[in-house]
Amino acid sequence: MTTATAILQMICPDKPGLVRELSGWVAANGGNIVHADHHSDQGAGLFLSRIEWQLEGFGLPREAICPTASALAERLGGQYKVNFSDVRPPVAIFVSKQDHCLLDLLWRTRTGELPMQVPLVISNHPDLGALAEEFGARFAHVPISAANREEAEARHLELLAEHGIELVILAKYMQVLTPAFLDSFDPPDAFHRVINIHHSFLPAFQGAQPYHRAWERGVKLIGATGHYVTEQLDGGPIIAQSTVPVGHRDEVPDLIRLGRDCERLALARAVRLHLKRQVMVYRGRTAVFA
Ligand SMILES: Nc1nc2c(c(=O)[nH]1)N[C@@H](CN(C=O)c1ccc(C(=O)N[C@@H](CCC(=O)O)C(=O)O)cc1)CN2
Repeated sequence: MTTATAILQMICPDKPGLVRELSGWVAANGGNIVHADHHSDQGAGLFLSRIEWQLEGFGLPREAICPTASALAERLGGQYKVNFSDVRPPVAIFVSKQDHCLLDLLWRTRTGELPMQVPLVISNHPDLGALAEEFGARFAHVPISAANREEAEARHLELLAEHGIELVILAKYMQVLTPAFLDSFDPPDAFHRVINIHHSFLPAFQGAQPYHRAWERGVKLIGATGHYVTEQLDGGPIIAQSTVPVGHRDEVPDLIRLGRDCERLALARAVRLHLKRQVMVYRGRTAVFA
């Protein structure tokens, strides 16, 4: 039976002795480190660190860990996040009409494979309400168009605040989130809070109808990309990708069918890596400490 752990993610200017400094901070408080991953980006002069230690026997109570880590981050001039392995954060799933990613995420949550809770599903169509409620989630139908985008996103933010949502997953949500929404829910820093599944092996086939264009191009591999969401459409830091071979006998419907499998896998993998605190963003890209 694994015991609960704490996870410290730190990103700061690189300098000698940071590994000793960070692991020393855990050891000084009696912590038994179970995982330690680091990466130095020479070009950016940045140091990224993920340290995980057992809470059992640790000298600081949970509520003291964040303030103490904050002081350490300040001293290093860095950004940090502290999370606990036994906490399942509340997550909202946004969806339009396609159900394959929503159903997959709700099922993986029910089986415990994804350590999260899904109290809220938001959609710009009513179609998937019954499915969401079957899994115990509140379903909010918020129609959206160019005419009411600001009002609709204000309603989104109200619902997210009401449920204390810590992560938004766009599981085939076919509306572009505005900079205002992202600035409000996911202000730009090293720790992102919105994940999207894109229906192609980025950077190939950005935009609409990727499978038709892939068929026309005659590609031999198609795929899907789980990425953090930024203002730049399809341009956010990539977390996970999945591909599948295709052949000349595969028509567009076959590519769409095979693509759905890739979308489910890439999104579930991206969400799991995020929830395990194994992803850090720097320079528009990710370090994945899997
Ligand atoms: N700020 C961002 N918002 C969203 C992103 C993103 O990368 N940044 N990804 C999309 C998902 N997506 C591709 O993966 C995507 C969805 C929708 C569109 C689009 O052009 N939508 C049209 C409306 C289409 C419709 O009504 O069916 C639009 O918004 O005007 C492009 C890409 C999710 N949001």
